[in-house]
Amino acid sequence: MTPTLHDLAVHHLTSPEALGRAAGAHAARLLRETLAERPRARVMLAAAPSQAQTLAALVAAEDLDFSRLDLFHMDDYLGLPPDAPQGFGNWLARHVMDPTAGAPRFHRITTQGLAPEEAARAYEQEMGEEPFDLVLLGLGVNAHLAFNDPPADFTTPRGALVVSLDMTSRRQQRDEGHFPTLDAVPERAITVSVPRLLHARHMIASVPTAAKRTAVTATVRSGLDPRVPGTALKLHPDAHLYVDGEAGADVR
Ligand SMILES: O=C(O)[C@H](O)[C@@H](O)[C@H](O)[C@H](O)COP(=O)(O)O
Repeated sequence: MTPTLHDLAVHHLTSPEALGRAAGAHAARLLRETLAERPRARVMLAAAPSQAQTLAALVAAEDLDFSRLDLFHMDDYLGLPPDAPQGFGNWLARHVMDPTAGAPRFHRITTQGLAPEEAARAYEQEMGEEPFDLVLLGLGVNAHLAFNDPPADFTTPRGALVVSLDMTSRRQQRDEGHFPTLDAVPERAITVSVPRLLHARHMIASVPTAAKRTAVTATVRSGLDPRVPGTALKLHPDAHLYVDGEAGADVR
Protein backbone atom coordinates (compact mmCIF):
# COMPACT_ATOMS: atom_id res chain seq x y z
CA MET A 1 0.00 0.00 0.00
CA THR A 2 1.32 3.45 -0.86
CA PRO A 3 1.75 5.48 2.31
CA THR A 4 0.03 8.85 2.62
CA LEU A 5 2.48 11.74 2.58
CA HIS A 6 1.76 14.93 4.49
CA ASP A 7 3.09 18.44 4.09
CA LEU A 8 6.16 19.08 6.17
CA ALA A 9 5.69 22.52 7.74
CA VAL A 10 8.94 24.46 7.29
CA HIS A 11 9.53 27.41 9.65
CA HIS A 12 12.25 29.86 8.63
CA LEU A 13 14.05 31.76 11.38
CA THR A 14 16.92 34.15 10.98
CA SER A 15 19.44 32.65 13.43
CA PRO A 16 20.03 29.53 15.55
CA GLU A 17 18.99 31.56 18.61
CA ALA A 18 15.69 32.66 17.05
CA LEU A 19 15.12 29.09 15.87
CA GLY A 20 15.66 27.73 19.38
CA ARG A 21 13.26 30.27 20.88
CA ALA A 22 10.54 29.52 18.30
CA ALA A 23 10.88 25.72 18.39
CA GLY A 24 11.13 25.74 22.21
CA ALA A 25 8.00 27.89 22.51
CA HIS A 26 6.14 25.57 20.13
CA ALA A 27 7.23 22.53 22.17
CA ALA A 28 6.23 24.19 25.45
CA ARG A 29 2.79 25.05 24.08
CA LEU A 30 2.17 21.46 22.96
CA LEU A 31 3.29 20.08 26.31
CA ARG A 32 1.10 22.51 28.27
CA GLU A 33 -1.86 21.37 26.14
CA THR A 34 -1.01 17.73 26.82
CA LEU A 35 -0.61 18.27 30.56
CA ALA A 36 -3.95 20.11 30.71
CA GLU A 37 -5.55 16.85 29.62
CA ARG A 38 -3.36 14.16 31.18
CA PRO A 39 -1.28 13.73 34.33
CA ARG A 40 2.00 13.18 32.49
CA ALA A 41 3.52 13.71 29.03
CA ARG A 42 5.96 11.46 27.15
CA VAL A 43 8.73 13.29 25.31
CA MET A 44 11.39 11.77 23.05
CA LEU A 45 14.58 13.83 22.70
CA ALA A 46 17.65 13.96 20.48
CA ALA A 47 20.88 14.79 22.26
CA ALA A 48 22.90 17.05 19.99
CA PRO A 49 24.19 20.62 19.65
CA SER A 50 21.37 21.43 17.21
CA GLN A 51 18.92 20.88 20.08
CA ALA A 52 20.69 22.99 22.68
CA GLN A 53 18.83 26.26 22.07
CA THR A 54 15.45 24.58 21.69
CA LEU A 55 15.95 22.67 24.93
CA ALA A 56 17.17 25.77 26.74
CA ALA A 57 13.99 27.60 25.69
CA LEU A 58 11.88 24.64 26.79
CA VAL A 59 13.57 24.39 30.18
CA ALA A 60 13.04 28.13 30.70
CA ALA A 61 9.37 28.05 29.63
CA GLU A 62 6.94 29.36 32.19
CA ASP A 63 4.13 27.22 33.55
CA LEU A 64 5.62 23.96 32.36
CA ASP A 65 6.12 21.45 35.15
CA PHE A 66 9.06 19.24 34.19
CA SER A 67 8.31 16.88 37.05
CA ARG A 68 5.29 15.71 35.01
CA LEU A 69 7.41 14.74 32.00
CA ASP A 70 8.70 11.32 31.06
CA LEU A 71 11.79 11.95 28.95
CA PHE A 72 13.27 9.38 26.59
CA HIS A 73 16.27 9.69 24.29
CA MET A 74 16.54 8.39 20.78
CA ASP A 75 20.03 6.97 20.62
CA ASP A 76 23.31 6.31 22.37
CA TYR A 77 26.73 4.93 21.53
CA LEU A 78 27.84 1.44 22.33
CA GLY A 79 31.24 1.00 23.90
CA LEU A 80 31.71 4.25 25.82
CA PRO A 81 32.31 4.28 29.59
CA PRO A 82 29.13 5.12 31.55
CA ASP A 83 30.35 8.58 32.54
CA ALA A 84 31.70 9.58 29.08
CA PRO A 85 30.62 13.20 28.44
CA GLN A 86 29.83 12.30 24.80
CA GLY A 87 27.23 9.73 25.92
CA PHE A 88 23.87 11.08 24.74
CA GLY A 89 22.17 10.26 28.05
CA ASN A 90 24.88 12.24 29.84
CA TRP A 91 24.59 15.11 27.34
CA LEU A 92 20.85 15.33 27.96
CA ALA A 93 21.23 15.12 31.70
CA ARG A 94 23.40 18.24 31.45
CA HIS A 95 20.92 20.08 29.23
CA VAL A 96 17.47 19.26 30.57
CA MET A 97 17.92 18.39 34.23
CA ASP A 98 17.49 21.95 35.46
CA PRO A 99 16.33 21.77 39.09
CA THR A 100 14.37 25.03 38.73
CA ALA A 101 12.20 23.46 36.00
CA GLY A 102 11.38 20.42 38.19
CA ALA A 103 12.87 16.92 37.95
CA PRO A 104 11.50 14.87 35.04
CA ARG A 105 11.53 11.10 34.97
CA PHE A 106 14.42 10.29 32.65
CA HIS A 107 14.31 6.92 30.87
CA ARG A 108 17.88 6.34 29.83
CA ILE A 109 19.21 3.85 27.33
CA THR A 110 21.28 1.43 29.40
CA THR A 111 24.04 -0.45 27.67
CA GLN A 112 26.42 -1.37 30.51
CA GLY A 113 26.55 -5.07 31.29
CA LEU A 114 24.17 -5.95 28.44
CA ALA A 115 24.84 -7.41 25.01
CA PRO A 116 23.88 -4.77 22.38
CA GLU A 117 20.78 -6.64 21.27
CA GLU A 118 19.68 -7.09 24.89
CA ALA A 119 20.13 -3.35 25.44
CA ALA A 120 17.97 -2.57 22.40
CA ARG A 121 15.24 -4.96 23.61
CA ALA A 122 15.41 -3.50 27.10
CA TYR A 123 14.85 0.00 25.72
CA GLU A 124 11.91 -1.20 23.65
CA GLN A 125 10.37 -2.39 26.92
CA GLU A 126 11.22 0.90 28.60
CA MET A 127 9.48 2.89 25.83
CA GLY A 128 6.41 0.65 25.91
CA GLU A 129 3.71 0.80 23.26
CA GLU A 130 2.19 4.22 23.95
CA PRO A 131 2.82 7.01 21.46
CA PHE A 132 5.12 9.86 22.44
CA ASP A 133 3.32 13.15 22.93
CA LEU A 134 6.22 15.05 21.41
CA VAL A 135 9.45 14.17 19.61
CA LEU A 136 12.20 16.81 19.46
CA LEU A 137 14.83 15.83 16.97
CA GLY A 138 17.55 16.96 14.55
CA LEU A 139 18.76 15.99 11.10
CA GLY A 140 22.25 14.63 10.61
CA VAL A 141 24.58 15.95 7.92
CA ASN A 142 23.45 12.87 5.97
CA ALA A 143 19.81 13.66 6.87
CA HIS A 144 19.64 10.85 9.43
CA LEU A 145 16.94 10.74 12.09
CA ALA A 146 18.44 9.59 15.39
CA PHE A 147 21.15 7.16 14.23
CA ASN A 148 19.07 5.78 11.35
CA ASP A 149 21.68 6.47 8.69
CA PRO A 150 20.86 6.10 5.00
CA PRO A 151 19.42 3.86 3.75
CA ALA A 152 17.07 3.98 6.73
CA ASP A 153 14.51 1.30 7.48
CA PHE A 154 11.10 3.02 7.36
CA THR A 155 9.08 -0.14 7.99
CA THR A 156 10.83 -2.20 10.66
CA PRO A 157 8.51 -3.54 13.35
CA ARG A 158 11.33 -3.09 15.89
CA GLY A 159 11.28 -0.13 18.26
CA ALA A 160 15.03 0.04 18.78
CA LEU A 161 17.92 -1.23 16.69
CA VAL A 162 21.62 -1.95 17.01
CA VAL A 163 23.27 -0.03 14.16
CA SER A 164 26.70 0.61 12.67
CA LEU A 165 27.34 4.31 12.16
CA ASP A 166 28.21 5.40 8.67
CA MET A 167 31.31 7.45 7.94
CA THR A 168 29.40 10.72 7.49
CA SER A 169 27.85 10.36 10.93
CA ARG A 170 31.16 9.48 12.56
CA ARG A 171 32.88 12.40 10.82
CA GLN A 172 30.12 14.75 11.98
CA GLN A 173 30.79 13.76 15.59
CA ARG A 174 34.51 14.41 15.17
CA ASP A 175 33.96 17.69 13.27
CA GLU A 176 31.66 19.01 15.99
CA GLY A 177 34.51 18.40 18.45
CA HIS A 178 32.93 15.64 20.52
CA PHE A 179 35.84 13.28 19.77
CA PRO A 180 39.50 14.11 18.98
CA THR A 181 39.84 11.70 16.04
CA LEU A 182 37.63 9.63 13.76
CA ASP A 183 38.99 6.46 15.38
CA ALA A 184 37.76 7.64 18.76
CA VAL A 185 34.13 7.83 17.55
CA PRO A 186 32.32 4.59 18.43
CA GLU A 187 31.33 2.43 15.49
CA ARG A 188 28.03 1.20 16.85
CA ALA A 189 25.03 2.58 18.63
CA ILE A 190 21.52 1.80 19.79
CA THR A 191 18.93 3.87 17.97
CA VAL A 192 15.18 4.15 18.25
CA SER A 193 13.78 3.09 14.87
CA VAL A 194 12.09 5.44 12.41
CA PRO A 195 8.60 3.89 12.85
CA ARG A 196 8.89 4.13 16.66
CA LEU A 197 9.95 7.79 16.45
CA LEU A 198 6.97 8.51 14.22
CA HIS A 199 4.58 6.85 16.69
CA ALA A 200 4.04 10.26 18.25
CA ARG A 201 1.43 13.00 18.39
CA HIS A 202 3.74 15.83 17.38
CA MET A 203 7.24 16.12 15.87
CA ILE A 204 9.50 19.18 15.94
CA ALA A 205 12.87 19.11 14.16
CA SER A 206 15.38 21.86 15.00
CA VAL A 207 17.95 22.10 12.21
CA PRO A 208 20.29 25.11 12.25
CA THR A 209 23.58 25.93 10.47
CA ALA A 210 25.11 25.66 7.01
CA ALA A 211 26.36 22.12 7.72
CA LYS A 212 22.72 20.99 7.37
CA ARG A 213 21.85 22.86 4.19
CA THR A 214 22.18 19.80 1.93
CA ALA A 215 20.24 17.61 4.36
CA VAL A 216 17.42 20.16 4.62
CA THR A 217 17.24 20.67 0.85
CA ALA A 218 17.08 16.92 0.19
CA THR A 219 14.52 16.37 2.95
CA VAL A 220 12.20 19.13 1.73
CA ARG A 221 12.54 18.43 -1.99
CA SER A 222 12.51 14.61 -2.09
CA GLY A 223 9.55 12.30 -1.85
CA LEU A 224 9.69 9.46 0.62
CA ASP A 225 13.21 8.08 0.19
CA PRO A 226 15.17 5.87 2.65
CA ARG A 227 18.38 7.39 1.23
CA VAL A 228 17.19 10.67 2.77
CA PRO A 229 15.96 9.54 6.20
CA GLY A 230 14.50 12.98 7.01
CA THR A 231 11.83 12.40 4.36
CA ALA A 232 10.17 9.99 6.82
CA LEU A 233 8.89 13.11 8.59
CA LYS A 234 6.42 13.39 5.70
CA LEU A 235 4.70 10.24 6.96
CA HIS A 236 3.62 12.19 10.03
CA PRO A 237 0.55 14.48 9.97
CA ASP A 238 2.03 17.04 12.39
CA ALA A 239 5.77 17.35 11.65
CA HIS A 240 7.52 20.72 11.80
CA LEU A 241 10.97 21.56 10.49
CA TYR A 242 12.60 24.65 12.01
CA VAL A 243 15.56 25.98 10.01
CA ASP A 244 17.76 29.06 10.22
CA GLY A 245 18.82 31.20 7.24
CA GLU A 246 21.82 29.00 6.45
CA ALA A 247 20.20 25.57 6.74
CA GLY A 248 17.08 26.71 4.90
CA ALA A 249 18.78 28.77 2.19
CA ASP A 250 17.63 26.54 -0.70
CA VAL A 251 14.04 25.98 0.41
CA ARG A 252 12.65 29.46 1.04
O1 LIG B 1 22.08 13.31 18.47
C1 LIG B 1 21.12 12.60 18.33
O2 LIG B 1 20.40 12.26 19.29
C2 LIG B 1 20.83 12.07 17.01
O3 LIG B 1 21.69 11.02 16.78
C3 LIG B 1 21.01 12.86 15.75
O4 LIG B 1 19.94 12.54 14.88
C4 LIG B 1 21.17 14.34 15.82
O5 LIG B 1 20.01 14.94 16.29
C5 LIG B 1 21.57 14.92 14.49
O6 LIG B 1 22.69 14.24 14.04
C6 LIG B 1 21.90 16.37 14.59
O7 LIG B 1 23.07 16.45 15.30
P1 LIG B 1 23.90 17.75 15.56
O8 LIG B 1 23.10 18.65 16.40
O9 LIG B 1 25.12 17.23 16.30
O10 LIG B 1 24.24 18.33 14.25
